Amino acid sequence: MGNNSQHIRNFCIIAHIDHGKSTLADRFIEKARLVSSRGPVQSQMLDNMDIERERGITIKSQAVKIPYTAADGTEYELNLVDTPGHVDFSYEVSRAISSCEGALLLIDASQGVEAQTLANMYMAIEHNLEIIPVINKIDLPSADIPSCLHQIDHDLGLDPDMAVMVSAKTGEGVDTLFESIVQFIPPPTGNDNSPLKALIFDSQYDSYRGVIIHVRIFEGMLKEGATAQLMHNNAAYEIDEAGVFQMGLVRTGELKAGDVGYFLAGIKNISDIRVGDTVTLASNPAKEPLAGFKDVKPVVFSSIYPVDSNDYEELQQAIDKLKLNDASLVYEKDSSAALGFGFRCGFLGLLHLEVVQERIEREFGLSIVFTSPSVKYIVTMKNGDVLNIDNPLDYPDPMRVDYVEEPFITASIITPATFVGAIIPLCMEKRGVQSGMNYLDEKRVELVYEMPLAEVLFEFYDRLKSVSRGYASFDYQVSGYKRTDLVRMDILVNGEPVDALSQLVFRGTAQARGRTVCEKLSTEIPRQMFKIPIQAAIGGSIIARETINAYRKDVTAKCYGGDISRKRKLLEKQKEGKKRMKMVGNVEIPQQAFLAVLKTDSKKES
Ligand SMILES: Nc1nc2c(ncn2[C@@H]2O[C@H](COP(=O)(O)OP(=O)(O)OP(=O)(O)O)[C@@H](O)[C@H]2O)c(=O)[nH]1
Repeated sequence: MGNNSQHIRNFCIIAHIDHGKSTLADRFIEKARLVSSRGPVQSQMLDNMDIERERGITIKSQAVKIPYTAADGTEYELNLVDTPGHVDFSYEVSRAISSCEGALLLIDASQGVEAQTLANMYMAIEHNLEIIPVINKIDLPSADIPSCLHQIDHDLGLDPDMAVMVSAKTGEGVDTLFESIVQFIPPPTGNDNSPLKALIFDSQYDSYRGVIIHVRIFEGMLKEGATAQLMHNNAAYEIDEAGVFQMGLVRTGELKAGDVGYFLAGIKNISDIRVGDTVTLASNPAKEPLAGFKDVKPVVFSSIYPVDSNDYEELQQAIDKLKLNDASLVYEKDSSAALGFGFRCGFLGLLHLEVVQERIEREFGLSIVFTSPSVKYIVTMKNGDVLNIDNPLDYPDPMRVDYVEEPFITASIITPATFVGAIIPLCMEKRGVQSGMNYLDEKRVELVYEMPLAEVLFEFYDRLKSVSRGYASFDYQVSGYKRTDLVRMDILVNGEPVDALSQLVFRGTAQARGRTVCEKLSTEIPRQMFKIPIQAAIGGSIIARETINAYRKDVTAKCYGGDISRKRKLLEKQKEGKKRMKMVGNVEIPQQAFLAVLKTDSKKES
């Protein structure tokens, strides 16, 4: 195989979430006749994981090669790298972008430019990509093309004459888009005869084949039989197989400069591979590696415990397996008096946490409990020691703490001007300080805020969406650390502290938070034979309290004399419920209660 690199185009689609990337990718693949459009086409073929499909979001980047014959008869090879749209996964976007020469910047014709449209465009510009603006969903009655063209010119500073109008749904305009791709996106440069420089932009674990390494070849050639060398640690591996992505892996034996493809080298452990590393050949190594990626750092931490402590081993295996395909998931062993042994995990954001939770429950069938998510605080002690604390259980005695710093973000919110009046108080409540307000046009405003990351973890997205009737969009970047007044809030059930429910909170909001948690718990913990006080405390002082009254009647009493099978059913149901209970002191706390507490502060982001 092997094409002249003049006829290769490596590109990605970038967009705000839900603007139609996956749908457009489907049309591309169909148009290229790789898949017959009459066949049973599984929609959104690039989204592999079930959860992605169910939630309609793209998480892991995927690549695919599309053969295309241009209007003038020239044969091209288009490599499309799919990218996720959600802020949690913006590091995946940057991986995809660094393996391309061009990007299609997709804009929903009924929504216009949104926060992640801008953020993604800046990332593409940083990597010197050629950007083609694409207005999607032109079939919608609410499509407003003139306004999108104005935004492309005015907000994005791109040439509106270059914009291509498409409907990813009906396929309209997609032919024109193909032509624009081959016309405007430059072919890759690079010399097959130079020493190999291949950028690892992704890796995937397959239980039969080992680690599948996704590469973009910048210089030189990668061939089966040669010895690959990883430039970060000089580890050497013989290349067993090399090929391209074409609705699966298609072996080609070699990859040339400009190609996007994969190779296998009998690597069993994904942690041997570092995304962003450069692969070269041992026989003729490159002198310098390619500019790599920033290390992605987790920003949200939470502990996972099995509901049944006998499932600990299984949980460990499940997390190990997830980690194989998700290098951004970090974890270590953890233990709690209330919940036993578990794992402290670091995530890229709340959505990432939820995806991991769903995968553990769905793919491994395990019942688990997550503790309240936390950010990482920097605690400076009076004796000069500096601690990184993300787990409330590790928080030191406040008497010994000099000061604490918490992570801040620069948040950009794009909204129709009519909602500004509702959004500003929300941001202020979340301790945000406005640092900018830009009118993008007469109707739309970009608000820029400095805000504590911890506040965004708790119900911010939902509230933002609700006060703006779904119109405001949001993007953020972690900007640094600032001093804060932090306290550890403990939750006591029947006088016993439940360590898994402890949280690190800003002193000013502790009481409100404490009250919410107590209220929630009091509705989730079933009545028992005795009265149960539920309290929130900072140090020795109680800041909130609720009481669960004792139950008086036997729950089955009302079934007496009547339907025996109904009674049995009720008991069965209780037994089932028991399995999902955690004993804390002499109180049974259902798994649901832990989750409910989590949900009161951190509703779903999407
Ligand atoms: N009417 C209409 N709907 C479209 C079009 N393109 C996409 N959609 C719909 O818009 C929604 C979002 O499309 P996706 O392709 O999942 O969006 P995405 O950008 O890939 O979303 P993420 O993967 O979550 O970032 C889906 O319900 C699509 O059916 C279009 O051209 N016209």
